[in-house]
Amino acid sequence: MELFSLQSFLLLLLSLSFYIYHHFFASSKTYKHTGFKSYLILGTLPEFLKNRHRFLDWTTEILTSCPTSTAIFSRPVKIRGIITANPANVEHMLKTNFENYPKGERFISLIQDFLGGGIFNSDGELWKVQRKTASYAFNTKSLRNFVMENVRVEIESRLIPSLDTAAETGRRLDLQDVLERFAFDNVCKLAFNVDPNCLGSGGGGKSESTDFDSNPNPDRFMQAFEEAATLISGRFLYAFQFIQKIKTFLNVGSERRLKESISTVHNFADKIIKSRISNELSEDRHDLLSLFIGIPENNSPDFLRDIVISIILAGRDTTSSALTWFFWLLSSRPHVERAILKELEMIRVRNGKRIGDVYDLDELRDMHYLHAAISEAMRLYPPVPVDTKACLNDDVLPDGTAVGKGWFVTYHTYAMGRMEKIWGTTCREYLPERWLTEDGTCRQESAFRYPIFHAGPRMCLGKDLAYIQMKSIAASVMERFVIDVQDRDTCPEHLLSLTLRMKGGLPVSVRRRRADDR
Ligand code: HEM
Repeated sequence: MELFSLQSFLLLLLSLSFYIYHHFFASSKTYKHTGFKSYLILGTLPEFLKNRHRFLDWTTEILTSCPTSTAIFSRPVKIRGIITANPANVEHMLKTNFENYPKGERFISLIQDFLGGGIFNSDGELWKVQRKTASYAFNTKSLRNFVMENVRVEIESRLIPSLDTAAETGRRLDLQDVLERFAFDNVCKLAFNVDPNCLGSGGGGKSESTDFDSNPNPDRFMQAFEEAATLISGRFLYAFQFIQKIKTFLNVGSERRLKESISTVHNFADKIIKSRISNELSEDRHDLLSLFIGIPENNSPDFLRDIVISIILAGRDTTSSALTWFFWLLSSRPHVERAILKELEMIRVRNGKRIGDVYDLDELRDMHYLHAAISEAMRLYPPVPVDTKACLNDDVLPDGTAVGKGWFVTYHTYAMGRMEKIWGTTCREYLPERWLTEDGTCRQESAFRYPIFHAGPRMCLGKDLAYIQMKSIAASVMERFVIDVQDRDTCPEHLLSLTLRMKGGLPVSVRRRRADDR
């Protein structure tokens, strides 16, 4: 409580000094440099405080008005950086001069207590060794088949039955929550072959071999994970980092809750890892933990825990975020919905399938329009809307912007999706057709113009698996159900955690699709 008062007091003091300075000394000295309004001493802080609740749209407006789509951002006490939506700069930082733009100490230290040195939160050798093993694992056919099978089981045994029940009872659903539960179950299976059954009815999920029964509430792990991810991302929005440090030191407020949720997550993961290390040898497994345990230099329990948690974080809210925005966009665009249904029908007729039969990998690959519709949804609502690196040594970006040693450099995927320079005058419209070539196949876009999955050596490892999951879910849901979004014409508010979520979820009602709906 006292800390909140301290923070409020400091903010008040700051606002007051800002007001006095601005009113009496600075009105003629307030200057605009490459986008953000900046003030002597306070830098961009006053503007940041005024706009941080609409951070993405505010920064998009600024970047749109900058000649090279790059802006300088400064806050007091040494924080200074660049935000860019310029593809040439993105290529430079993610590929050409990759070594100069690591995650950096500030980023790593802020989330270290949750992720340790896992792949998502490491640089240099520590990252390389994990990347090498994980790249190999993500590219094996057995992992792909394992994911296909898990997705099929989860769709048939949980997703469809829960939508069926909602259709029958007329109960409203939060579609975002349903999709998040699906993704969480799925990524836990992939990461360590544990099934938390967050989507299943009545709870009580069981894994085939781990001691999950000792956890009395199957939702607890997911809730703790959720809370840890949200609170830890809040650390990036402190106006003054020392306030967070004091709260951590005193173990109060959000920092106390964070510590508790991290401890729940870690205990859970540790238990599984320990039991797996002792039982592993005799079993034929395809999950990522098994692959890592098999490599002698990688198998200390803490190291394994960090990897598993990083992968759960990376794969957890990303596909659900993409699909939630996709279903919202579709709700007011019946022509796109019809085009997807037509494509599914063509595939079924060609392959002698019926509605409800599972689509295999080749059939998923043939869904070009659906692929385009999902990619287009992520262009406007990227699951990871901004991504930040640190600059190791002074540098000059391709657009001529000078970057200093120690500055942060953020590429702004959300703004890039709204740039006329990249996508033309229709940049703000939802048009899956922009992805299609003349023969109807979905084209690839340069990862530097469309860095949804990152680019260069650190590119997302789960991209193919993500499309398998998203297309399987979209196809099976759409051909069986009509999703009625409660408020389809109002753009939902963003909730910015590590991923782009909808504030308050996506309330929908569901009904079974009839022949005349197709
Ligand atoms: C629509 C879905 C997804 C999107 C948009 C996405 C996006 C991204 C982005 C932007 C990064 C770079 C983050 C950074 O380093 O700052 C990343 C990294 C990563 N992603 Fe994904 N991701 C998705 C799904 C998945 C899935 C399902 C998995 C697997 C479980 C996964 C695994 C990873 C891993 C392991 C990394 C770390 C790569 C590295 O640092 O070398 N992702 N992803």
